[in-house]
Amino acid sequence: MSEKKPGFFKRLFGGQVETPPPQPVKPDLGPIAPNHPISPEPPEPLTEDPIIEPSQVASVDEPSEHELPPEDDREPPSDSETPDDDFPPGPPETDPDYVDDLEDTPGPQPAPSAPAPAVEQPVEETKPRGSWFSRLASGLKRSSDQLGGSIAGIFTRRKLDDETLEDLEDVLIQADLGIDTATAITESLRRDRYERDVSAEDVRGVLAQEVEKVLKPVAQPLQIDTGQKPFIILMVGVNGTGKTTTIGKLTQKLTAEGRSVMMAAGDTFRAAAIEQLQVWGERTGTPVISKPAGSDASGLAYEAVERATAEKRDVLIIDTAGRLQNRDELMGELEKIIRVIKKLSPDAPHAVLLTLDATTGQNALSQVEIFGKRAGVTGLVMTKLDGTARGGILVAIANRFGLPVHFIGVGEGVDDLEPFSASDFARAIAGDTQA
Ligand SMILES: Nc1nc2c(ncn2[C@@H]2O[C@H](COP(=O)(O)OP(=O)(O)OP(=O)(O)O)[C@@H](O)[C@H]2O)c(=O)[nH]1
Repeated sequence: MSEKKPGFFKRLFGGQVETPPPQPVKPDLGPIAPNHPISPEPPEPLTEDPIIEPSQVASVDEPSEHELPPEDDREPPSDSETPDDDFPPGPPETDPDYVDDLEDTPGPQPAPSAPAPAVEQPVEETKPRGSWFSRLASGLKRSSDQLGGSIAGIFTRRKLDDETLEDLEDVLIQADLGIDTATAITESLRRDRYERDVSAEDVRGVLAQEVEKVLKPVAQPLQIDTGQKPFIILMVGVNGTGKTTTIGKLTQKLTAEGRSVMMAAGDTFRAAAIEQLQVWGERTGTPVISKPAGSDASGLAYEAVERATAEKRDVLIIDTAGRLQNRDELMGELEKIIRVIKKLSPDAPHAVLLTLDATTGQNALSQVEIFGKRAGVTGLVMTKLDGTARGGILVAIANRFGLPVHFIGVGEGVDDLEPFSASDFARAIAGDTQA
Protein backbone atom coordinates (compact mmCIF):
# COMPACT_ATOMS: atom_id res chain seq x y z
CA MET A 1 0.00 0.00 0.00
CA SER A 2 2.98 2.23 0.33
CA GLU A 3 3.87 1.92 -3.34
CA LYS A 4 3.75 5.07 -5.30
CA LYS A 5 0.63 4.89 -7.46
CA PRO A 6 0.80 6.23 -11.00
CA GLY A 7 -1.95 8.31 -12.57
CA PHE A 8 -5.24 6.86 -13.85
CA PHE A 9 -4.44 6.84 -17.57
CA LYS A 10 -1.13 5.28 -16.75
CA ARG A 11 -2.69 2.53 -14.68
CA LEU A 12 -5.26 1.68 -17.33
CA PHE A 13 -2.63 1.25 -20.02
CA GLY A 14 0.67 1.14 -18.21
CA GLY A 15 0.78 -1.51 -15.48
CA GLN A 16 3.44 -4.14 -15.98
CA VAL A 17 2.17 -6.36 -13.24
CA GLU A 18 1.28 -9.82 -14.40
CA THR A 19 -2.37 -10.45 -13.78
CA PRO A 20 -3.02 -14.07 -12.91
CA PRO A 21 -6.09 -15.77 -14.30
CA PRO A 22 -9.22 -15.11 -12.22
CA GLN A 23 -8.65 -16.30 -8.69
CA PRO A 24 -11.06 -16.74 -5.87
CA VAL A 25 -11.63 -13.21 -4.73
CA LYS A 26 -10.49 -12.43 -1.25
CA PRO A 27 -12.90 -10.09 0.35
CA ASP A 28 -10.91 -7.27 1.75
CA LEU A 29 -11.32 -3.61 2.25
CA GLY A 30 -8.44 -2.71 0.00
CA PRO A 31 -7.49 0.88 0.43
CA ILE A 32 -10.64 1.74 2.30
CA ALA A 33 -9.29 0.32 5.50
CA PRO A 34 -5.78 -0.83 4.78
CA ASN A 35 -5.06 -1.60 8.39
CA HIS A 36 -8.12 -3.68 8.88
CA PRO A 37 -8.21 -6.53 6.40
CA ILE A 38 -11.28 -8.66 6.54
CA SER A 39 -10.71 -12.34 6.49
CA PRO A 40 -12.23 -14.35 3.67
CA GLU A 41 -12.77 -17.13 6.19
CA PRO A 42 -16.13 -17.56 7.87
CA PRO A 43 -17.01 -14.30 9.55
CA GLU A 44 -15.65 -13.77 13.00
CA PRO A 45 -17.42 -11.64 15.52
CA LEU A 46 -16.02 -8.16 15.66
CA THR A 47 -14.59 -7.31 18.99
CA GLU A 48 -13.15 -3.87 18.61
CA ASP A 49 -14.81 -0.87 20.11
CA PRO A 50 -17.50 0.64 17.96
CA ILE A 51 -16.32 3.59 15.98
CA ILE A 52 -19.35 4.17 13.82
CA GLU A 53 -21.90 6.48 15.34
CA PRO A 54 -25.17 4.69 16.04
CA SER A 55 -26.99 7.40 14.18
CA GLN A 56 -24.98 6.70 11.06
CA VAL A 57 -25.78 3.07 10.64
CA ALA A 58 -29.14 1.44 10.96
CA SER A 59 -28.63 -2.18 11.80
CA VAL A 60 -31.75 -4.29 11.75
CA ASP A 61 -30.85 -6.90 14.27
CA GLU A 62 -33.81 -9.19 14.14
CA PRO A 63 -32.85 -12.74 14.90
CA SER A 64 -32.59 -14.66 11.68
CA GLU A 65 -34.96 -17.57 11.24
CA HIS A 66 -32.34 -19.23 9.17
CA GLU A 67 -28.95 -20.63 9.69
CA LEU A 68 -26.03 -18.60 8.51
CA PRO A 69 -25.16 -20.03 5.13
CA PRO A 70 -21.66 -21.28 4.57
CA GLU A 71 -19.20 -18.63 3.47
CA ASP A 72 -19.34 -18.12 -0.24
CA ASP A 73 -16.22 -19.75 -1.54
CA ARG A 74 -17.30 -19.94 -5.12
CA GLU A 75 -14.65 -19.03 -7.60
CA PRO A 76 -15.19 -16.34 -10.16
CA PRO A 77 -15.72 -17.88 -13.57
CA SER A 78 -13.02 -18.19 -16.14
CA ASP A 79 -13.64 -18.47 -19.84
CA SER A 80 -13.48 -22.19 -19.91
CA GLU A 81 -15.09 -22.88 -16.61
CA THR A 82 -18.66 -23.74 -16.11
CA PRO A 83 -19.99 -23.88 -12.60
CA ASP A 84 -20.47 -27.33 -11.24
CA ASP A 85 -22.86 -28.67 -8.68
CA ASP A 86 -20.42 -28.51 -5.80
CA PHE A 87 -21.20 -24.98 -4.79
CA PRO A 88 -22.50 -24.43 -1.34
CA PRO A 89 -26.15 -23.57 -1.06
CA GLY A 90 -27.11 -19.94 -1.46
CA PRO A 91 -28.77 -17.65 1.05
CA PRO A 92 -32.07 -18.73 2.66
CA GLU A 93 -34.16 -17.04 0.03
CA THR A 94 -32.80 -19.43 -2.58
CA ASP A 95 -35.04 -22.09 -1.04
CA PRO A 96 -38.23 -22.03 -3.18
CA ASP A 97 -40.51 -22.77 -0.20
CA TYR A 98 -38.97 -19.98 1.74
CA VAL A 99 -39.34 -17.65 -1.22
CA ASP A 100 -43.04 -18.49 -1.60
CA ASP A 101 -43.66 -17.92 2.10
CA LEU A 102 -41.93 -14.58 2.11
CA GLU A 103 -43.66 -13.33 -0.99
CA ASP A 104 -47.04 -14.08 0.58
CA THR A 105 -46.30 -12.18 3.73
CA PRO A 106 -46.15 -8.44 4.05
CA GLY A 107 -42.68 -7.00 4.32
CA PRO A 108 -41.13 -6.86 7.76
CA GLN A 109 -41.32 -3.70 9.80
CA PRO A 110 -38.13 -1.82 10.41
CA ALA A 111 -36.57 -2.58 13.72
CA PRO A 112 -35.16 0.18 15.85
CA SER A 113 -31.70 1.29 15.04
CA ALA A 114 -28.91 -0.32 16.95
CA PRO A 115 -25.24 0.43 17.10
CA ALA A 116 -23.30 -0.94 14.19
CA PRO A 117 -20.68 -3.58 14.62
CA ALA A 118 -17.26 -2.22 15.26
CA VAL A 119 -15.38 -1.31 12.16
CA GLU A 120 -12.10 0.43 12.19
CA GLN A 121 -12.04 3.86 10.64
CA PRO A 122 -10.71 3.85 7.12
CA VAL A 123 -7.33 5.43 6.83
CA GLU A 124 -7.11 7.65 3.81
CA GLU A 125 -3.92 7.12 1.93
CA THR A 126 -2.11 10.08 0.57
CA LYS A 127 -0.67 9.18 -2.77
CA PRO A 128 0.39 11.32 -5.63
CA ARG A 129 -2.44 11.14 -8.15
CA GLY A 130 -2.16 11.86 -11.83
CA SER A 131 -4.94 12.90 -14.17
CA TRP A 132 -7.74 10.45 -14.81
CA PHE A 133 -6.44 9.87 -18.34
CA SER A 134 -2.94 9.08 -17.16
CA ARG A 135 -4.34 6.62 -14.66
CA LEU A 136 -6.60 5.09 -17.30
CA ALA A 137 -3.69 4.68 -19.70
CA SER A 138 -1.54 3.20 -16.98
CA GLY A 139 -4.21 0.72 -16.00
CA LEU A 140 -4.87 -0.35 -19.59
CA LYS A 141 -1.19 -0.60 -20.42
CA ARG A 142 -1.14 -4.37 -20.42
CA SER A 143 -4.01 -4.43 -22.89
CA SER A 144 -2.45 -1.76 -25.10
CA ASP A 145 1.05 -3.19 -24.85
CA GLN A 146 -0.15 -6.58 -25.92
CA LEU A 147 -2.09 -5.15 -28.81
CA GLY A 148 0.58 -2.61 -29.73
CA GLY A 149 3.36 -5.20 -29.57
CA SER A 150 1.48 -7.62 -31.79
CA ILE A 151 0.55 -4.89 -34.26
CA ALA A 152 4.13 -3.66 -34.41
CA GLY A 153 5.23 -7.26 -35.04
CA ILE A 154 2.89 -7.54 -38.03
CA PHE A 155 3.55 -4.19 -39.62
CA THR A 156 7.32 -3.99 -39.56
CA ARG A 157 8.26 -3.04 -43.11
CA ARG A 158 5.29 -4.80 -44.62
CA LYS A 159 2.79 -3.75 -47.18
CA LEU A 160 -0.83 -4.08 -46.30
CA ASP A 161 -1.83 -7.30 -48.05
CA ASP A 162 -4.30 -10.08 -47.32
CA GLU A 163 -1.87 -11.92 -45.09
CA THR A 164 -1.13 -8.93 -42.88
CA LEU A 165 -4.82 -8.13 -42.64
CA GLU A 166 -5.57 -11.69 -41.56
CA ASP A 167 -2.79 -11.56 -38.98
CA LEU A 168 -4.14 -8.28 -37.69
CA GLU A 169 -7.65 -9.66 -37.44
CA ASP A 170 -6.34 -12.57 -35.36
CA VAL A 171 -4.51 -10.19 -33.02
CA LEU A 172 -7.62 -8.07 -32.51
CA ILE A 173 -9.81 -11.08 -31.82
CA GLN A 174 -7.26 -12.44 -29.35
CA ALA A 175 -7.38 -9.06 -27.61
CA ASP A 176 -11.08 -9.73 -26.91
CA LEU A 177 -12.32 -6.89 -29.12
CA GLY A 178 -14.80 -9.23 -30.81
CA ILE A 179 -15.08 -10.37 -34.41
CA ASP A 180 -17.25 -7.45 -35.53
CA THR A 181 -14.84 -4.79 -34.35
CA ALA A 182 -11.84 -6.74 -35.61
CA THR A 183 -13.47 -6.97 -39.03
CA ALA A 184 -14.45 -3.30 -39.03
CA ILE A 185 -10.85 -2.30 -38.34
CA THR A 186 -9.32 -4.56 -40.97
CA GLU A 187 -11.94 -3.56 -43.56
CA SER A 188 -11.27 0.11 -42.90
CA LEU A 189 -7.56 -0.48 -43.50
CA ARG A 190 -8.24 -2.57 -46.60
CA ARG A 191 -10.44 0.14 -48.05
CA ASP A 192 -8.01 3.00 -47.50
CA ARG A 193 -4.55 1.55 -47.60
CA TYR A 194 -4.48 -1.80 -49.43
CA GLU A 195 -1.13 -2.56 -51.07
CA ARG A 196 0.44 0.50 -49.49
CA ASP A 197 3.08 0.72 -46.80
CA VAL A 198 1.41 0.97 -43.45
CA SER A 199 3.09 1.66 -40.14
CA ALA A 200 2.08 0.25 -36.79
CA GLU A 201 1.27 3.84 -35.85
CA ASP A 202 -1.24 4.11 -38.72
CA VAL A 203 -2.89 0.90 -37.59
CA ARG A 204 -3.14 2.09 -34.01
CA GLY A 205 -4.79 5.26 -35.26
CA VAL A 206 -7.42 3.27 -37.13
CA LEU A 207 -7.85 1.04 -34.08
CA ALA A 208 -8.54 4.05 -31.86
CA GLN A 209 -11.04 5.46 -34.37
CA GLU A 210 -12.97 2.24 -34.78
CA VAL A 211 -13.02 1.50 -31.05
CA GLU A 212 -14.32 4.98 -30.34
CA LYS A 213 -17.07 4.51 -32.94
CA VAL A 214 -18.29 1.41 -31.12
CA LEU A 215 -18.02 2.91 -27.64
CA LYS A 216 -19.43 6.36 -28.23
CA PRO A 217 -23.10 5.36 -28.18
CA VAL A 218 -22.72 3.44 -24.90
CA ALA A 219 -20.73 6.04 -22.99
CA GLN A 220 -23.64 7.45 -21.06
CA PRO A 221 -23.54 9.00 -17.60
CA LEU A 222 -25.73 7.55 -14.90
CA GLN A 223 -28.75 9.84 -14.75
CA ILE A 224 -30.38 10.21 -11.36
CA ASP A 225 -34.06 11.03 -11.84
CA THR A 226 -34.72 13.57 -9.13
CA GLY A 227 -38.45 12.93 -9.53
CA GLN A 228 -37.91 9.60 -7.81
CA LYS A 229 -37.39 9.84 -4.07
CA PRO A 230 -35.56 7.66 -3.56
CA PHE A 231 -33.98 6.86 -6.90
CA ILE A 232 -33.30 3.18 -6.31
CA ILE A 233 -30.13 1.59 -7.69
CA LEU A 234 -29.66 -2.17 -7.47
CA MET A 235 -26.09 -3.40 -7.83
CA VAL A 236 -25.75 -6.90 -9.28
CA GLY A 237 -22.96 -9.12 -10.58
CA VAL A 238 -20.81 -12.18 -10.21
CA ASN A 239 -18.79 -12.71 -7.01
CA GLY A 240 -15.92 -10.35 -6.49
CA THR A 241 -16.59 -8.18 -9.53
CA GLY A 242 -16.57 -5.04 -7.36
CA LYS A 243 -20.20 -4.38 -6.45
CA THR A 244 -19.60 -3.30 -2.88
CA THR A 245 -16.53 -1.25 -3.71
CA THR A 246 -18.39 0.45 -6.55
CA ILE A 247 -21.31 1.28 -4.26
CA GLY A 248 -18.91 2.94 -1.85
CA LYS A 249 -17.22 4.95 -4.57
CA LEU A 250 -20.56 5.91 -6.10
CA THR A 251 -21.92 7.00 -2.75
CA GLN A 252 -18.89 9.17 -2.29
CA LYS A 253 -19.53 10.82 -5.66
CA LEU A 254 -23.25 11.29 -5.06
CA THR A 255 -22.82 12.73 -1.57
CA ALA A 256 -20.12 15.06 -2.90
CA GLU A 257 -22.77 16.33 -5.34
CA GLY A 258 -24.94 17.14 -2.35
CA ARG A 259 -27.38 14.22 -2.66
CA SER A 260 -28.64 12.39 0.37
CA VAL A 261 -27.91 8.72 -0.07
CA MET A 262 -28.78 5.55 1.82
CA MET A 263 -27.03 2.22 1.31
CA ALA A 264 -28.50 -1.21 1.93
CA ALA A 265 -26.11 -4.05 2.75
CA GLY A 266 -28.05 -6.56 0.66
CA ASP A 267 -25.07 -8.86 0.30
CA THR A 268 -26.19 -10.70 3.40
CA PHE A 269 -24.24 -13.73 2.24
CA ARG A 270 -20.82 -12.27 3.02
CA ALA A 271 -20.20 -10.69 6.40
CA ALA A 272 -17.25 -8.73 5.06
CA ALA A 273 -19.45 -7.02 2.48
CA ILE A 274 -21.72 -5.71 5.25
CA GLU A 275 -18.75 -4.33 7.16
CA GLN A 276 -17.29 -2.93 3.98
CA LEU A 277 -20.45 -0.90 3.33
CA GLN A 278 -20.53 0.23 6.93
CA VAL A 279 -17.02 1.60 6.52
CA TRP A 280 -18.18 3.51 3.45
CA GLY A 281 -21.21 4.68 5.41
CA GLU A 282 -18.97 6.09 8.10
CA ARG A 283 -16.65 7.62 5.60
CA THR A 284 -19.39 9.40 3.66
CA GLY A 285 -21.81 10.08 6.52
CA THR A 286 -24.36 7.82 4.86
CA PRO A 287 -26.71 5.52 6.74
CA VAL A 288 -26.40 1.82 5.99
CA ILE A 289 -29.34 -0.52 6.42
CA SER A 290 -28.01 -3.91 7.43
CA LYS A 291 -28.96 -7.20 9.01
CA PRO A 292 -26.79 -9.96 10.34
CA ALA A 293 -25.05 -12.10 7.73
CA GLY A 294 -27.31 -14.90 6.58
CA SER A 295 -30.51 -12.84 6.76
CA ASP A 296 -32.97 -12.64 3.93
CA ALA A 297 -31.80 -10.13 1.34
CA SER A 298 -35.32 -9.45 0.02
CA GLY A 299 -36.60 -8.50 3.46
CA LEU A 300 -33.66 -6.19 3.88
CA ALA A 301 -34.29 -4.56 0.50
CA TYR A 302 -37.93 -4.05 1.45
CA GLU A 303 -37.02 -2.36 4.71
CA ALA A 304 -34.42 -0.21 3.01
CA VAL A 305 -36.97 1.06 0.48
CA GLU A 306 -39.44 1.81 3.28
CA ARG A 307 -36.81 3.63 5.27
CA ALA A 308 -35.33 5.61 2.38
CA THR A 309 -38.83 6.65 1.31
CA ALA A 310 -39.76 7.73 4.83
CA GLU A 311 -36.55 9.73 5.11
CA LYS A 312 -37.02 11.23 1.64
CA ARG A 313 -33.56 10.17 0.56
CA ASP A 314 -32.46 11.16 -2.95
CA VAL A 315 -30.82 7.84 -3.71
CA LEU A 316 -30.95 4.33 -2.26
CA ILE A 317 -28.22 1.94 -3.40
CA ILE A 318 -28.85 -1.73 -2.68
CA ASP A 319 -25.97 -4.20 -2.69
CA THR A 320 -26.61 -7.85 -3.54
CA ALA A 321 -24.64 -11.04 -3.00
CA GLY A 322 -22.38 -12.11 -5.84
CA ARG A 323 -23.76 -14.92 -7.94
CA LEU A 324 -22.72 -16.82 -11.01
CA GLN A 325 -25.06 -16.05 -13.87
CA ASN A 326 -25.78 -19.69 -14.62
CA ARG A 327 -26.84 -20.60 -11.08
CA ASP A 328 -30.54 -20.60 -11.76
CA GLU A 329 -31.67 -20.57 -8.13
CA LEU A 330 -29.42 -17.63 -7.28
CA MET A 331 -30.68 -15.69 -10.27
CA GLY A 332 -34.20 -16.53 -9.08
CA GLU A 333 -33.31 -14.95 -5.75
CA LEU A 334 -32.30 -11.77 -7.54
CA GLU A 335 -35.61 -11.71 -9.39
CA LYS A 336 -37.34 -12.05 -6.06
CA ILE A 337 -35.45 -9.08 -4.57
CA ILE A 338 -36.67 -7.02 -7.53
CA ARG A 339 -40.27 -8.20 -7.10
CA VAL A 340 -40.18 -7.29 -3.42
CA ILE A 341 -38.81 -3.81 -4.17
CA LYS A 342 -41.62 -3.32 -6.69
CA LYS A 343 -44.21 -3.97 -3.98
CA LEU A 344 -43.30 -0.58 -2.53
CA SER A 345 -42.11 1.23 -5.63
CA PRO A 346 -43.57 -0.26 -8.82
CA ASP A 347 -41.12 1.45 -11.20
CA ALA A 348 -38.10 0.51 -9.14
CA PRO A 349 -35.34 -0.38 -9.27
CA HIS A 350 -34.74 2.71 -11.39
CA ALA A 351 -31.27 1.54 -12.31
CA VAL A 352 -29.85 -1.98 -12.22
CA LEU A 353 -26.09 -1.76 -12.52
CA LEU A 354 -24.06 -4.82 -13.46
CA THR A 355 -20.43 -4.81 -12.39
CA LEU A 356 -18.08 -6.66 -14.70
CA ASP A 357 -14.53 -7.65 -13.82
CA ALA A 358 -12.41 -6.82 -16.85
CA THR A 359 -10.00 -9.65 -16.08
CA THR A 360 -12.74 -12.22 -16.70
CA GLY A 361 -12.51 -11.88 -20.48
CA GLN A 362 -15.10 -13.55 -22.66
CA ASN A 363 -17.23 -14.81 -19.76
CA ALA A 364 -18.35 -11.21 -19.28
CA LEU A 365 -20.46 -11.55 -22.44
CA SER A 366 -22.54 -14.28 -20.87
CA GLN A 367 -22.79 -12.30 -17.63
CA VAL A 368 -24.26 -9.33 -19.49
CA GLU A 369 -26.65 -11.54 -21.42
CA ILE A 370 -28.03 -13.49 -18.45
CA PHE A 371 -28.07 -10.72 -15.83
CA GLY A 372 -29.64 -8.54 -18.53
CA LYS A 373 -32.47 -10.99 -19.09
CA ARG A 374 -33.12 -11.87 -15.50
CA ALA A 375 -32.42 -8.70 -13.60
CA GLY A 376 -33.19 -6.08 -16.26
CA VAL A 377 -29.73 -4.55 -16.23
CA THR A 378 -29.89 -0.89 -17.29
CA GLY A 379 -26.19 -0.07 -17.24
CA LEU A 380 -22.69 -1.43 -16.79
CA VAL A 381 -19.72 -0.68 -14.61
CA MET A 382 -16.48 -2.33 -15.70
CA THR A 383 -13.97 -2.70 -12.89
CA LYS A 384 -10.36 -3.85 -12.67
CA LEU A 385 -9.29 -2.48 -16.02
CA ASP A 386 -5.99 -1.83 -14.30
CA GLY A 387 -3.43 -4.50 -14.99
CA THR A 388 -5.53 -6.66 -17.30
CA ALA A 389 -4.60 -7.54 -20.85
CA ARG A 390 -8.28 -8.11 -21.58
CA GLY A 391 -9.67 -4.58 -21.56
CA GLY A 392 -10.79 -5.08 -25.16
CA ILE A 393 -13.76 -7.09 -23.91
CA LEU A 394 -15.57 -3.83 -23.21
CA VAL A 395 -15.59 -3.15 -26.94
CA ALA A 396 -17.10 -6.55 -27.71
CA ILE A 397 -19.74 -6.03 -25.01
CA ALA A 398 -20.63 -2.57 -26.30
CA ASN A 399 -20.89 -3.88 -29.83
CA ARG A 400 -23.05 -6.87 -28.93
CA PHE A 401 -25.41 -5.40 -26.32
CA GLY A 402 -25.36 -1.62 -26.70
CA LEU A 403 -26.00 -1.23 -22.96
CA PRO A 404 -24.88 2.06 -21.41
CA VAL A 405 -21.47 1.93 -19.75
CA HIS A 406 -21.67 4.40 -16.88
CA PHE A 407 -18.37 3.97 -15.08
CA ILE A 408 -15.06 2.18 -15.32
CA GLY A 409 -12.75 1.32 -12.47
CA VAL A 410 -8.97 1.18 -12.65
CA GLY A 411 -8.10 0.56 -9.04
CA GLU A 412 -9.40 0.17 -5.54
CA GLY A 413 -9.19 3.82 -4.50
CA VAL A 414 -12.18 6.12 -4.32
CA ASP A 415 -11.08 8.18 -7.30
CA ASP A 416 -10.32 5.13 -9.40
CA LEU A 417 -13.92 5.02 -10.60
CA GLU A 418 -14.87 7.57 -13.23
CA PRO A 419 -17.62 8.14 -15.76
CA PHE A 420 -16.84 6.28 -18.94
CA SER A 421 -15.36 8.25 -21.82
CA ALA A 422 -15.28 6.53 -25.23
CA SER A 423 -12.45 8.61 -26.63
CA ASP A 424 -10.24 8.25 -23.55
CA PHE A 425 -10.75 4.50 -23.54
CA ALA A 426 -10.14 4.22 -27.30
CA ARG A 427 -6.94 6.25 -27.11
CA ALA A 428 -5.75 4.34 -24.08
CA ILE A 429 -6.33 0.90 -25.55
CA ALA A 430 -4.64 1.96 -28.79
CA GLY A 431 -1.58 2.91 -26.76
CA ASP A 432 -1.83 6.70 -26.93
CA THR A 433 -0.51 7.73 -23.56
CA GLN A 434 -0.46 11.48 -24.15
CA ALA A 435 -2.97 13.13 -21.85
N1 LIG B 1 -7.53 -3.56 -9.00
C1 LIG B 1 -8.82 -3.28 -8.79
N2 LIG B 1 -9.46 -3.87 -7.79
C2 LIG B 1 -10.77 -3.58 -7.61
C3 LIG B 1 -11.48 -2.69 -8.46
N3 LIG B 1 -12.78 -2.64 -8.03
C4 LIG B 1 -12.86 -3.47 -6.96
N4 LIG B 1 -11.66 -4.03 -6.69
C5 LIG B 1 -11.30 -4.99 -5.65
O1 LIG B 1 -11.94 -6.22 -5.93
C6 LIG B 1 -12.21 -6.92 -4.74
C7 LIG B 1 -13.68 -7.35 -4.71
O2 LIG B 1 -14.47 -6.18 -4.65
P1 LIG B 1 -15.88 -6.19 -3.92
O3 LIG B 1 -16.42 -4.80 -4.05
O4 LIG B 1 -15.79 -6.79 -2.57
O5 LIG B 1 -16.66 -7.18 -4.87
P2 LIG B 1 -18.16 -7.72 -4.73
O6 LIG B 1 -18.67 -7.82 -6.12
O7 LIG B 1 -18.94 -6.86 -3.81
O8 LIG B 1 -17.87 -9.13 -4.11
P3 LIG B 1 -18.93 -10.26 -3.62
O9 LIG B 1 -19.72 -9.63 -2.53
O10 LIG B 1 -18.08 -11.39 -3.17
O11 LIG B 1 -19.74 -10.62 -4.79
C8 LIG B 1 -11.86 -5.98 -3.61
O12 LIG B 1 -10.58 -6.34 -3.14
C9 LIG B 1 -11.82 -4.62 -4.28
O13 LIG B 1 -10.97 -3.71 -3.64
C10 LIG B 1 -10.75 -2.08 -9.55
O14 LIG B 1 -11.26 -1.31 -10.37
N5 LIG B 1 -9.42 -2.42 -9.66
